[in-house]
Amino acid sequence: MSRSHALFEAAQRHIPGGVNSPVRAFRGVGGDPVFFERAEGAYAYDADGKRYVDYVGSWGPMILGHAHPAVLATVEERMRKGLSFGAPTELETQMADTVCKLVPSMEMVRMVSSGTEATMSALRLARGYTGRDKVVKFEGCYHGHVDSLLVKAGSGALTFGEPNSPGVPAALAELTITLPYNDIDAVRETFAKIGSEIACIIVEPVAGNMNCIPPVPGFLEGLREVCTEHGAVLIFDEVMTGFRVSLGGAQGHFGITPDLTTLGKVIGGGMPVGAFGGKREIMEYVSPVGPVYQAGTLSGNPIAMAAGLKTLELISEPGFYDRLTTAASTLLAGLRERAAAAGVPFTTNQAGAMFGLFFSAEPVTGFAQATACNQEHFKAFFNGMLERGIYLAPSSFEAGFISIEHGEAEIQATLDAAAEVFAEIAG
Ligand SMILES: Cc1ncc(COP(=O)(O)O)c(C=O)c1O
Ligand SMILES: N[C@H](C=O)CCC(=O)O
Repeated sequence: MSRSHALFEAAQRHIPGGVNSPVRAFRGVGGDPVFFERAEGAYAYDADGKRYVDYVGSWGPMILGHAHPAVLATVEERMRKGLSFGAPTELETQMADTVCKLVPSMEMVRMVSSGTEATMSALRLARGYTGRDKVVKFEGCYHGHVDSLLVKAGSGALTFGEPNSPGVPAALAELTITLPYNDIDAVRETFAKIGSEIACIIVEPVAGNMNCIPPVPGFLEGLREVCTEHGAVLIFDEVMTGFRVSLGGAQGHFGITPDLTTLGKVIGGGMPVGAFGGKREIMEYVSPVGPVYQAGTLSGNPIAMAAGLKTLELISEPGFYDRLTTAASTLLAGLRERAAAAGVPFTTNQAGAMFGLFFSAEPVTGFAQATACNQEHFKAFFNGMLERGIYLAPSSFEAGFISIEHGEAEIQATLDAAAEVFAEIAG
């Protein structure tokens, strides 16, 4: 019996499903989850000592690769000064200034401890600011496990066939209007009917929780126009895309200015961090300046701020995103070539340093196409790659992530493994 297997057996005694977040379970691909022991650079090492090229990167944060020496040194130095004060620190101001500089639509920002907290707070703020209750989201988008947003949700909710979670009061779910991603006509029709009741649109500007689906031209622009026209707040949930699609996030890449933005993952450099921010006029509704209550014992935690600030400093170096994006393009081109050589219908999507792998002959631009992909092929691919030391997200409804440490050797190893696995799939 492997040590990972034994650890999983033990974990299931007192942890539901043996995991602290459902996506970590391998229910979408079969088998036991791999238990990790340590990680460094592009590699993660399991409890049995096996090495994997890691394309999950803690679901996005590890853009510098694992255990970056400069980030670790900063954390070590900072933690000697105390772990948490529950009082302001200079680091929080440095973080706020840095975020507002890198993401200019954010004139003010409040730090929280997770992406879920960020979207939950942004939603409350949008409702408080507009005095309206209804919210628009898109099918297959995931914004954390916020009650109002666990409606037709992506990520684990989609993987496990539970996109509408029990426990969310019907009265709340009824206030959430879910529309098809990349369908601006559906948005315009809805606003034409009930625009004056809608507080906000929340959107993943590149969807990353039904696999990776970039916006079609005109979609984000249309959302901006509709919100402006109807006095609704446009929220870009950039928890995943922030500092990943580009240094300025998806909004910088596509040149669209939302009213509010939520951040997480990369901004914490691997520590539990989230943030929400945006227009000063809206952010001044947040307590203690305004009436919308929002708080957190560990918000702006000094260790997390130090890790995040060092990460933001390092990713701001010239050429960082060119290198990262080129590595992702090389990987995807190589995978498409090898799938074609084996005769396996396969396509990819890319947005900066996030990507999607689809067992489909057609391009994937929406939820319907993403869910129509060949699931059996995905499972076989995932397990074949895992066996060969390549760790992909254990679900066909999650994006993949590359780090600056994924160099030629790691990409070549991935392509060599993929050639073998595509050949096996082709039979
Ligand atoms: C787009 C998006 N929003 C929000 C969240 C929630 O973040 P967290 O898991 O840190 O609560 C996630 C990831 O889980 C996400 O991908
Ligand atoms: N898809 C999720 C976030 O992006 C995966 C992270 C999690 O829920 O554990």
